[in-house]
Amino acid sequence: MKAAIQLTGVSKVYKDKKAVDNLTLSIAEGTVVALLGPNGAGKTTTVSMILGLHKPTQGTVKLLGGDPGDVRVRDRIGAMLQEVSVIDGLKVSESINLFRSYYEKPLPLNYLLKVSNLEAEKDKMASSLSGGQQRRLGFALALAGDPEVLFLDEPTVGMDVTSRQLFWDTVRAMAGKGRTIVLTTHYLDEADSVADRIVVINNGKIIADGTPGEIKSETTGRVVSFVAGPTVTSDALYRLPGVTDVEWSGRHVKVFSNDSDRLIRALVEGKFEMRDIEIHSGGLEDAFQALVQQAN
Ligand SMILES: Nc1ncnc2c1ncn2[C@@H]1O[C@H](COP(=O)(O)OP(=O)(O)OP(=O)(O)O)[C@@H](O)[C@H]1O
Repeated sequence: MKAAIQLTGVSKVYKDKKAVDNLTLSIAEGTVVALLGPNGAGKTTTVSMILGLHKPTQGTVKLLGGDPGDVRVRDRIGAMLQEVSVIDGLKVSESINLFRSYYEKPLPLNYLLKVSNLEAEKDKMASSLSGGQQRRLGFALALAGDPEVLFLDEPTVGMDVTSRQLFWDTVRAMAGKGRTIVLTTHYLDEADSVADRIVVINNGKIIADGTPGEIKSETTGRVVSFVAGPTVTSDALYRLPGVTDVEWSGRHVKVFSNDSDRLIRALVEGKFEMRDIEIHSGGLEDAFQALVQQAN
């Protein structure tokens, strides 16, 4: 399959901080890829370099076979970035029409208003929209040119439930038309339900890459949680087999381990005071935690 995006040995250094570290990544046309990673992992920097907004310190980036800065390439992409800058003095529909005018074959205004759930706001000044509404406007603007490749950086932050559902339905419809979609998100359940492929980034490097199913199965059964009695301490838990992390919420504790079978035996044999024991079988959230813990 043809690559819509190809990064080869890409690094980005800001002063003394290596935000992206020798990243090689190929994204096939027509796939929906979610970039996941903790704050500061390098997701936004990676997306900025693919879009040609930042130059890599090292390595090469190809977007639709060309240079991301090339106008002919830019005409075929759409991006919804974290900060949506609305144009002062324009109404919502005027803003969308302005963007539509940049492209040869724009999507219809009514369709863009509908999928961004902005029909009722179309005559309002763009600058008067709420934060969530401005993000939806950003989505409409990103879609205006009916892009072949769509970038969505933390797209649903601040969106209400209805807008969020409509948003993902539209993204799925775009994917159904064979468009390539790259998104970053902190909502792992969203990545799980919409992405064909998940790439986990930590400290500027890829630490996992696969389908949501593969990512989850790699780490299945890694979290044992229970309500701990007063004698249970983090130190004691960390001494148990394969434990990589211990997270407390009141007396409820989540123990991350890469060998949950031995962990459970050790908890029982060690007579740890526990009740409401649960073994989580590989939710993406837990898989993600375990992966990041292992990598650090
Ligand atoms: N313009 C900049 N100047 C200096 N350092 C920067 C700059 N932009 C990003 N960084 C640093 O590079 C690292 C990666 O940042 P980046 O924004 O790419 O992470 P992220 O994965 O998108 O994080 P988040 O989930 O918080 O959005 C961070 O340590 C950040 O502080």
